[in-house]
Amino acid sequence: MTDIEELLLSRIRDVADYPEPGVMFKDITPLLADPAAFTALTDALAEIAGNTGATKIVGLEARGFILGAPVAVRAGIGFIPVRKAGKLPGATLSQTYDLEYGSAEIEVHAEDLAAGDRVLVVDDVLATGGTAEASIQLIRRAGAEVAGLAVLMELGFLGGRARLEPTLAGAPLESLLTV
Ligand SMILES: O=P(O)(O)OC[C@H]1O[C@H](OP(=O)(O)OP(=O)(O)O)[C@H](O)[C@@H]1O
Ligand SMILES: Nc1ncnc2[nH]cnc12
Repeated sequence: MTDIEELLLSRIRDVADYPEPGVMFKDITPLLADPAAFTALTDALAEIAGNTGATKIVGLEARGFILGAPVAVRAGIGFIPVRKAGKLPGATLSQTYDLEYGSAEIEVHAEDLAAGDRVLVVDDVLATGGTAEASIQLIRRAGAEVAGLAVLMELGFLGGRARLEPTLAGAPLESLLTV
């Protein structure tokens, strides 16, 4: 394990049985409170953005906003929020999906993405892959290209990577940590 991986892992707190019994919740708030760790994470994700040739970052509400926004600034490209349904005022595209603990619907402003955009999706945790899959579908429906998916942490035992393989269609899935 590299020094950066060790630093990041040491700042993620395991919370058993949250938000429901049987779930081991990965809490990133200690990492966000540590400027050295948050900076290292931002730099690592911005490097991925550069390597993929992304022209826009999509962040997934809510924790994907916290990570994706500084990455976009660091990479010098725009940030597009994908929000839970009912929060965006303009014309939206929407997509329903299931996650580890329930189901949800996400939306993006249709005008924020268009043909010619190369989009890197940024989030904190890849679990079942349902959220990421729905966001990729939204990006493609808006006419844009998916440059890849970058996450802080992948929960390998939930099979998100295998689920996303056909959806990603060759676009890279980069996770800084796998547990
Ligand atoms: O791979 P999946 O099974 O889809 O799960 C991963 C998603 O779940 C969490 O978000 P959550 O919906 O809990 O929202 P939050 O960021 O607002 O806490 C996490 O931040 C990812 O977006
Ligand atoms: N176990 C988990 N910890 C943090 N975020 C999650 N999103 C889905 N599953 C999660």
